[in-house]
Parts: sequence; C-alpha cells; structure tokens
Amino acid sequence: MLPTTPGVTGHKNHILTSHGRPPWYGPDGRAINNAFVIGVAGGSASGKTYVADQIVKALQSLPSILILSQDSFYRKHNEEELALAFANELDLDHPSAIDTEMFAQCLKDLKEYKQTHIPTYSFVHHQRLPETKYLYGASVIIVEGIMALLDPALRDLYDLKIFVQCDSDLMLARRLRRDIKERGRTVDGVLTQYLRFVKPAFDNFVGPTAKYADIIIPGAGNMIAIDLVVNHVRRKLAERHANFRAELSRVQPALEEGWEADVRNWPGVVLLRQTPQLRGIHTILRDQETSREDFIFFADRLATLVVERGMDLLPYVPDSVETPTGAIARGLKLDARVCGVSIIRAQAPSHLQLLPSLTGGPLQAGLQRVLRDVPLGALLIQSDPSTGEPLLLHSSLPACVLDRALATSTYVFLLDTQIGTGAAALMAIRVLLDHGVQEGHIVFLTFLISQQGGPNVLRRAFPRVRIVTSAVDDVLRSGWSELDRETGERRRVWKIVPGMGYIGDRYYL
Ligand SMILES: Nc1ncnc2c1ncn2[C@@H]1O[C@H](COP(=O)(O)OP(=O)(O)O)[C@@H](O)[C@H]1O
Ligand SMILES: Nc1ccn([C@@H]2O[C@H](COP(=O)(O)O)[C@@H](O)[C@H]2O)c(=O)n1
Repeated sequence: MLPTTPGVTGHKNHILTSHGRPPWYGPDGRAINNAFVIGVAGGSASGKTYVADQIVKALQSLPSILILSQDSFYRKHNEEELALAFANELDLDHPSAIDTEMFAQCLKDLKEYKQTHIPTYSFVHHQRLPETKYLYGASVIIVEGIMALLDPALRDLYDLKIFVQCDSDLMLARRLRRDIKERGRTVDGVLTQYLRFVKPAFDNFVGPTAKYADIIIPGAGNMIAIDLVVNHVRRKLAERHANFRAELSRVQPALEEGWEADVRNWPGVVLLRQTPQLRGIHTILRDQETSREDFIFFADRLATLVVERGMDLLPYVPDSVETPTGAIARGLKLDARVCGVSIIRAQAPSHLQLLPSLTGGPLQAGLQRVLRDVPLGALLIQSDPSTGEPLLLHSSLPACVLDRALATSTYVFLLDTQIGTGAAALMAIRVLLDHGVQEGHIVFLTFLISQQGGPNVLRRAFPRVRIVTSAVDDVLRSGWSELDRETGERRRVWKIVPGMGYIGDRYYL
C-alpha cells in the first residue's frame, strides 16, 4: 500500500518512495542540481493527483520522489469562517485561501535539499491540524494544486510546468463523487459550493494559468502524455552525478596552497596522544586474530578515549560550587546542547539489524559512557552494490537536529569508526548542514583516518568540521571486493592500510 500525501487528510493520495539517495552534492560538498520540481495545475478534480501518481509509479525505481499538495497550505480558519465552510459558504477557491508564502518557502527548502515541516490540512474538518510533517531530501518533487501555476514565486521553482485540461462536466461529476465519498460532503453542498465559488474561480484564476504550462495534459486518456513527461524527467536525472567515490579518491592535498603534508599537523585534526596504553589497544584491534569479544571490549575502551578528547572541543563557561568543606571552588561547566549521530554502514547485512531503532555503531557505547543522556541518531549509508557509490538509505536524527531553530545551536558528535575515501563522512555532514547544524558545531569522532583520501576531501569541503582520531595510517589502497554471491560481480573498494579491517563488521558479526 502507498503512504498518503504528507500533510493532507480526507484525500486519498500518496507518496514518498526511496531506493537510497546518491550524492546530491559535488566533491566540494556543495549541492548540485537542486531537486527536479514539477508543478501540476488544473481545475478541481481535473486529474492532477492522478497525473502525479502515474508519474511517481513510472519513476518508482528512482531514488526519492515526493508529491507536495497545495491543499496542505490552506490557511487556518477562525470560528466564523469554519461555520461558513460547513455551510458551503466559504470561498476556498480564491488565491487568498492559500498561504502561498509558506508554500513557496517549504518548496524552496525542499528543492534546496533542506529539511522542512509542512502543515497538515483536513478536508473533513475544514481546518489546519496541529501536527506538521517533516520532509527532507527528495530528488523529484511533484507539486499539485488548482493554483500551482498562479504565483510567480512558485512558478520560478518549477523545472517543468504542467496543466491538466479537463472537460468541465467531467470535473463536476468527479468532484461530486469524490467529495461525497472522501470529504464528507452532500450533493447539495457540493453543487452550491461549485456554482458559487469553484466554477467562477476556475474561470478567473485557474484556467488562465494554462498559458504558463510547458505541457498541457488531457484530463482523461492521458497515458501517452504522462509517458512523455516521465521520459523527460528520466533524461534530466540521468545527466546527474556518477563515479563519486573515484572522484573523491583523486582529491589530493594541494601543497601549493600551503597545506601541511602531514594530516597530523592540520589545525582541524586532533590526534590522540600516542601513549603506550593507546598503542596497546590499537595493536589488539589491528590483529586479525583478535576474538570478537576482545574486539568489542577494546573498541569500547577506545571509543571512550576518543569521546573524552572530543569533549575538550566543546564550549565551557565558568561555574562555581560549594564543596563539602564549605569552601567555594571555581570551575567550568559544559555550555552546549550536544547530540550524537552514528554513521551506520550497511556494508554487511548484519548492520541492518540496527535498522529498527537506527542507533548504534561501535562508538555509541563510548559516547553514552561520557554523556549519559545524550540524544542519539543515526544515518544508514550503504555502498550501492553494483556501483560502490554511497547511498543514503535512511536517516533518523535526534529532535534537536530535526527542529531547525534548535539545530543551529546544537553541537553534533558525528561517529564513524574510520574515514577512508570520505564519501560517507561527506554525505553525513551534508545531511547535518541541510538541517541547519553549523559546520563549526560538527565534531567527527573516529578511530582511524588515512593520510590520503578522506581527510583531504573533508578539509576542502568543510574546513570548519573538526576530526578527533585515535590513529592516522599512511595509505588508502583501492582494490576489488569479493565476488557478490547474488550479482556475481566485484566492485571497487578502498581500504586504509595497515588499518583495522571493516571495524563495524568485526564489532557486529
Ligand atoms: N485519467 C484519468 N482516468 C480515469 N480517472 C481519472 C483520471 N484522472 C482522474 N481520474 C479520477 O477522477 C477523480 C479526481 O481526480 P484527482 O486526480 O483526484 O483530481 P484533482 O487532484 O485534480 O482534484 C479521481 O477519482 C480519479 O481517480
Ligand atoms: N475545506 C476545504 C478546502 C478546499 N476545498 C476545495 O478543494 C478544492 C481543491 O482541491 P482539489 O483536490 O479538488 O484540487 C478547491 O476547489 C476547494 O473548493 C473544500 O471543498 N473544502
């Protein structure tokens, strides 16, 4: 069964479908090719939703598609308006009935891959409901509404504009059937509202916007027209990015730009002091003979050390307390809202066991030992089995990141066991920035980085992100994976050498 359109109730439609999102940004971390937005306008019951659904069905195999309905943006009604609405005497077809400013802002945010929260509207209750719907990260957005092509601010956001042209008798017949069945209306009510508001509004506002459309689609028997649209969208999306990991692995430190050759000396990289204790833990973790039990024990110990070091990078303010001797002691207290977000690699199916709660990862236990009630989240980032490119499969972020007002002042410990090519790290940082987290508030906590690859990528793209690591190895080597049992193919993989192997697999398998 398809999910309902976010933000509309009493309306039988649809869809956010996702097969993992490939990078929506370049090696410099900046977003490329905003989401592809299709605006679909037409009279009430002309078939806008039907057209949008058919496009989504035909594009099911694409990364993520979303239908955004103008109906979500009906303004709140006061008591007097509510009474009129229930008597079918409220004009809900005038452009002023829609909060177009909010509509355009939500769409702009989504198009730019930022998070947004859209309102929910109930046709049955004639009212905006208290809950909002969090949306983030669609590659294709289909906007549908009677006045979707009316406002220039909205028109500017569309890559393709469609008008559904339908015979007015057919529209009235469909509306009667639908509003009685789905929106709790009577025959009399629908006809009164239609003659008084819907028909005149179509003639004055909706119909004339057909002139802005790139394509006019008939309101019935329209599969050929929909096919043409689908092929156009496919072509546009195919022009987008490929070979991302390979591109990243070619990013080299630009010594001519005055970069230090040794990652250990970079200002944004904090390497733990290489004490005998730390080197002892590394030796156990690097040893392929280490049992899983020991691996978990020492990985947890190492995680605590890395997190403790990361805590030094957070802001503190002066504080004074009275001691048991009655004296005043002056000290410091943490002055930051902090959360942890683990990057979970679905390299091995075993990691998928983390999916229901989507928290976890080998550094999480260490973080919780240091910050007991820390809010947690996770990003599931998988390598595409055939191309090896990173895919964002699922994101589950803590409330302080989902709320944009809090996100800007939240510090995030981003947790991953190692930074190889930097592809997963870059994706995770991009997700946090899209939600409003400040670059300088992200601290990447990891066991291992390499001189080549990832750190260079991250420093170029996000120089204010700091990395706390327990070790730096010299080489990032590219090779080929084992034969995939299902596809019979190998794919390109990168390994830090000497390294610790796939730390997540050794921890969870
Ligand atoms: N091309 C079509 N062929 C058959 N039925 C259609 C077609 N387009 C729309 N309908 C039907 O007409 C009704 C109204 O269509 P809908 O897409 O909900 O209209 P709108 O979103 O424009 O208000 C629905 O019951 C829908 O199934
Ligand atoms: N409380 C409301 C709000 C809006 N309407 C009608 O909905 C029509 C737009 O939705 P479509 O799915 O038909 O495009 C519009 O014509 C409004 O009259 C309503 O009946 N009740």
